[in-house]
Amino acid sequence: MKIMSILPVTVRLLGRERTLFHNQFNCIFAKMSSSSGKRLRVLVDMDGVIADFEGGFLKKFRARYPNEPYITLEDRRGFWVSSQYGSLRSDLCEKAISIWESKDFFIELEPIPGGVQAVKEMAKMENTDVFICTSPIKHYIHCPYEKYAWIDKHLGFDFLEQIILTRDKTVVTGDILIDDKPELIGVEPNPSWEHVLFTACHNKHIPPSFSRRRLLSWADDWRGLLESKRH
Ligand SMILES: Cc1cn([C@H]2C[C@H](OP(=O)(O)O)[C@@H](CO)O2)c(=O)[nH]c1=O
Ligand SMILES: [Mg+2]
Repeated sequence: MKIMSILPVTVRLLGRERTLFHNQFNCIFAKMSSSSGKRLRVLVDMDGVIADFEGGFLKKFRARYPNEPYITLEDRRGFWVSSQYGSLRSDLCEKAISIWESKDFFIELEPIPGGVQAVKEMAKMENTDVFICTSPIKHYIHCPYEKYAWIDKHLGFDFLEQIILTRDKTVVTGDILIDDKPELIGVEPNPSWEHVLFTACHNKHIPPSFSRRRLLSWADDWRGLLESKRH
């Protein structure tokens, strides 16, 4: 229910009659419905979930350093690309970093199959709020701008309202966070969301765990996952 009228509304709140203008009413109503668990808040990570960071990295690394060794996506292990390249040969760590610090790296990432469609669909579901919750790299000259530009390009201008840029996802509240990073740590020891691990080349070897669910891809049952959080 949303009140669009500019007329004030009289409601009984905490035993007292109050006159509220429509924006105050809508604000209180939104809070009531979220605390009663009616609306589902879904946080969707960007790189590795809807934007193909790993594929984009490998393509550009091979193009810029054609004579250097590289790690196939099949052989990727561990979240940080630069760590695995650094263990291959120490100078490759910096060369790897030079790729995602370059202009156009983030905007040119290909969408992960099914991701954009799934996000658009879940955003249209009743009682569902979807946010893109993504961490920018600290080399900030291109990345934050390009993340916004990517969302505009693939999800549309209105979706810019739904972006949460943060280096610490534990302080963001939500019911579910779909993210490819195995360890999400920050200042909040008990985040409100359930972390559902999105399968990526770097985490596919992590053994299954009873305490953490996975989404294998966007062809997996993400609708069922959302439904399971509504009860
Ligand atoms: C350095 C690095 C960054 N990233 C992504 C994760 C973050 O985006 P996201 O939160 O959208 O997944 C962003 C900054 O670290 O870049 C990787 O996925 N692998 C890496 O090795
Ligand atoms: Mg990610």
